[in-house]
Amino acid sequence: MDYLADERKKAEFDVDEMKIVWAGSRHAFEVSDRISKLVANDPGFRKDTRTMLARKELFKNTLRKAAYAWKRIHDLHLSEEEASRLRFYVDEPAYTDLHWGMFVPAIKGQGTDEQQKKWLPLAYKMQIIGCYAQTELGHGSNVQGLETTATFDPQTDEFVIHSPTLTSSKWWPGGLGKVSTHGVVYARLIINGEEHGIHGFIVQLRSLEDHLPLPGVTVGDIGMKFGNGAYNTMDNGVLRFDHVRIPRNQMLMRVSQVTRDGKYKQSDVPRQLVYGTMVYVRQTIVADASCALSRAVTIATRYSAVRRQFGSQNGGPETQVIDYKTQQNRLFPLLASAYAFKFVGEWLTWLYNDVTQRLQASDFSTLPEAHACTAGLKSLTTTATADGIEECRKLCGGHGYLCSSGLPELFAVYVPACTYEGDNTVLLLQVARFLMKTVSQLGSGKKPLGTISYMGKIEHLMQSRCTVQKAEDWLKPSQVLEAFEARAVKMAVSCAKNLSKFTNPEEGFAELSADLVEAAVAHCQLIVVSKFIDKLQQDIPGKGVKQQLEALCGIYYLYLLHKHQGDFLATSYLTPKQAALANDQLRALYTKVRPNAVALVDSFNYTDHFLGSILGCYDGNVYPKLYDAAWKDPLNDSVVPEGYHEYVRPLLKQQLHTAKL
Ligand SMILES: CCCCCCCCCCCCCCCCCCCCCCCCC/C=C/C(=O)SCCNC(=O)CCNC(=O)[C@H](O)C(C)(C)COP(=O)(O)OP(=O)(O)OC[C@H]1O[C@@H](n2cnc3c(N)ncnc32)[C@H](O)[C@@H]1OP(=O)(O)O
Ligand SMILES: Cc1cc2nc3c(=O)[nH]c(=O)nc-3n(C[C@H](O)[C@H](O)[C@H](O)COP(=O)(O)OP(=O)(O)OC[C@H]3O[C@@H](n4cnc5c(N)ncnc54)[C@H](O)[C@@H]3O)c2cc1C
Repeated sequence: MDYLADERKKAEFDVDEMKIVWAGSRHAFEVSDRISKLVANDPGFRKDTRTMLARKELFKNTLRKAAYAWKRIHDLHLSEEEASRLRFYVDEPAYTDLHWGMFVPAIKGQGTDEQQKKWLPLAYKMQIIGCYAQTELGHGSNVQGLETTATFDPQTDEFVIHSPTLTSSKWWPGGLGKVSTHGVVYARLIINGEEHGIHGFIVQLRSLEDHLPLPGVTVGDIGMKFGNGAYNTMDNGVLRFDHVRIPRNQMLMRVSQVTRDGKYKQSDVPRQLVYGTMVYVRQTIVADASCALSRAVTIATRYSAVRRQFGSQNGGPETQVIDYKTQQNRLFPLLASAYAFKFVGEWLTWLYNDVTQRLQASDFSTLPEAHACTAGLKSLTTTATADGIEECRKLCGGHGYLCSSGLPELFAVYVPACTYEGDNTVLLLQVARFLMKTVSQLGSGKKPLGTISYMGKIEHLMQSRCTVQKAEDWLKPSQVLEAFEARAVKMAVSCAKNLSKFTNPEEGFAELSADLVEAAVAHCQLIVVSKFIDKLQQDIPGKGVKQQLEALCGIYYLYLLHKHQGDFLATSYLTPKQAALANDQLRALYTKVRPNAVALVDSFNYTDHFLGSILGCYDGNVYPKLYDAAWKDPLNDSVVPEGYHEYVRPLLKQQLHTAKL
């Protein structure tokens, strides 16, 4: 029985067409749909007991699943696209993520043609397994502060990789702890006593015969992490080198080279390309944020339609909690954000591919913008997604706290995204630097392009005032864009003015960093809003689909406007009356979206297996499932728990004795 059938009947749009918009294309939808069912129907990919397993058992199970996944990929002759969807629906972090997601891209991006020819075929067949070993115990954010050394020995034509201090121990790399045979290791290059900065080196860590660490290598897992199951399926590792020797040709030499006679040569490509793998992964993290958020929102929306509290009239049913305006005000902006992040993710993938093609043609002009966009959007989307998952847990009341809701594990597995691939605050400070540089160059005649082109309208934006007179005026895209542009430009200019009061710019930057982070957030929010609006300019087929997306877009920007009212009012672009009208329009859009809410989350097309949540199950039959699941908990295997006779019974006896006294 479908307990959400009435909700589904209320939908005012074509759900099948929305599924295609969400997937990106009809082809992408068909692949995703087929692979998600393949995974859901395969007992080899079960995950329902994951949060109850002890670490060793959990980890071994992940090794089994990864090997099984690899076998299925081969047996079924899956394409790269299909394999990547399979990884997504298997839904378990594993060493393979770092192998495919960072080790291979690092060699592709930073290796010479010759190096790629040697290493990539081995990596593609998984005859070697790699990790990305950059972060150390003492330094993560400050990459230039890494301490591991790679000293060139001209006698033997080798590099000597060494960990000179405890804090230089590599710490965190995923896959390193127990599985990787190789790593791209980042170290300070030293030639003839002279330092040449951080470079990547391919280093073999374990024997390909018996998996033992090679001489001079000390390696292990760093221990349990936050949450049950969650990221504990990953072997994040610690690694030390004691004068480990590797041939000279294992330094990744696309960006710079060391010759046989020990000369250091820089190519004409910018040195920042050494950071290229991080830019690539930040872009994939943005594309993934909408998936994690949409998953949590699916659970909270379906459950909010099932759950009833208060409001019964004449013995009739109580009110569905989704009908409370407070619930809508917490839930619908998250639903809208999931769609917003999907579209900005698609755009960022386009930007990344564009910059990659330009780099191949030696055009480095868009690299700073690509860095700022990937860094800023990674920060914005992961912060909002992690906060959003936790909000969805609260939206589900007490039941959201049960592991069987799927939300605790989803949160635990997602939240490190705010830290890895660059701490979110550190990344926003990179965006702020880019903004300050842009503002300082405005007078030079250099035209700002791409996502900062709005800075070219600075004179107009500094003086313009909002023209909204009635709530519906807030539905005009041009009006909204101008509001977000004016806010972003004014916040950036205000920071720049304050910075100019400092004689030492670095001191000023440090002192004003909290304001700079806010200006960076305003800029990134403008990007997300503008990409959502751009998406709506496209031809979007399907009955009512575009109208729903327009409503969600409105909710996204009006919610931001309401939440950051202070910014908009402080920059005098808006009057308090206009801000209040924005809020009226926001409430009207909630009413519009309400009958479509369940269908809008159905459009994500998630299987019950993938959701892993009783509260979010498709048929909404929540209570019997929760009740049955409780009895399956190992604690209920026996009526009297283990430990009762040892620890509880004596207490009870003691109480009897005390009572007698
Ligand atoms: C069980 C199931 C298994 C299923 C199995 C299936 C198997 C088969 C599947 C087959 C195929 C499937 C494919 C699947 C793929 C999976 C995908 C998974 C994705 C990956 C998962 C992600 C997991 C994440 C793990 C985490 C990894 C990490 O965290 S790695 C470490 C990251 N570290 C950081 O991010 C550090 C942050 N710090 C920095 O980036 C920098 O130090 C800094 C930017 C903060 C400062 O740098 P620096 O001091 O050097 O710079 P300055 O501030 O001085 O700036 C100098 C100038 O350089 C500019 N700049 C800085 N950075 C960059 C840059 N990156 N690019 C360009 N420019 C840059 C800066 O702006 C300055 O410019 P100006 O001089 O001002 O102009
Ligand atoms: C689950 C997980 C997986 C990971 N996988 C890998 C991996 O595969 N390979 C790898 O190499 N690394 C990996 N990492 C490491 C990760 O990249 C780093 O933890 C991350 O870059 C943050 O660096 P940090 O730990 O040094 O934080 P820190 O920089 O020490 O941050 C601590 C605090 O200081 C603040 N801070 C730091 N610098 C500044 C500044 N300049 N201005 C203002 N505030 C500042 C931060 O905002 C933060 O609040 C992983 C980490 C995690 C959690």
